[in-house]
Amino acid sequence: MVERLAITGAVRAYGAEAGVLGASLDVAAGEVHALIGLNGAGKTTLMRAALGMVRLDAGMIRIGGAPLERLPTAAWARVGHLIDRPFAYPDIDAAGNLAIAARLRGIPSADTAALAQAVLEDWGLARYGPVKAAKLSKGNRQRLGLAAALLAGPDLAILDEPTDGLDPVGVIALREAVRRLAGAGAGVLVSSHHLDEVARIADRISVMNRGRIIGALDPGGTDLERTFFALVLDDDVQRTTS
Ligand SMILES: Nc1ncnc2c1ncn2[C@@H]1O[C@H](COP(=O)(O)OP(=O)(O)OP(=O)(O)O)[C@@H](O)[C@H]1O
Repeated sequence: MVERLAITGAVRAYGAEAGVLGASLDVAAGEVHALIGLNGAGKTTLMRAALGMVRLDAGMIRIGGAPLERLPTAAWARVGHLIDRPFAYPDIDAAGNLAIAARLRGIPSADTAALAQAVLEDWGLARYGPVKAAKLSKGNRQRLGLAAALLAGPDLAILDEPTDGLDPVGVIALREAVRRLAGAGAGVLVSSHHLDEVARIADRISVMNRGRIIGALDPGGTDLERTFFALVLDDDVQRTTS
């Protein structure tokens, strides 16, 4: 297995009950690993930690086999992410934002305009190329953020609730982009509240509850919702009685 991301014993506590309280997971090359959990379970915090956006109290994170704190700049350029809300420079148009993202990925400046145009078309944003990011609708801003995150085929993509705000066409575009990326050998860690969608795109599904990974769901399994709630309830009961 070629490892794209490994999180071991991660702790980032916000008080006794909140944050990440001891979580381990990995993402292999070519794999889509989904993280599901109730609001406040710790998914975003874990993803932020994996990207070095929050410092761990304990535990270890490796990207492409290298500890996060020693990851070379060139390796960071091969990591795409969308966390919380899509990042875009509000006063720069959609095409310009993608050109900047391409430069950050190390694409030569002579090639960025053509790449930005192609990516706009892939995401159904062609007519919004000259529109400032601040003027885009919520869903189109999400498309732009995803286009920037996945542009130029990163080795690892970390996507926090990527379907947020997307219409059904956008959801399909995302599904195809994620599967294409994994097919090309990337690892993808994705959080979601949509079990049906997760079952469509994920190779593995981990369930997070109250800061910990408490189990897994089989993406091909029946009645994922029932299994999910059973896992969460069982964990809640165990923690209350222990
Ligand atoms: N900077 C912070 N300071 C204090 N508490 C925080 C901070 N960041 C997160 N938390 C708390 O940690 C817990 C986990 O939050 P997190 O955003 O990781 O959950 P989540 O699983 O992504 O939730 P959601 O599905 O609602 O996005 C929550 O109780 C949240 O209030």
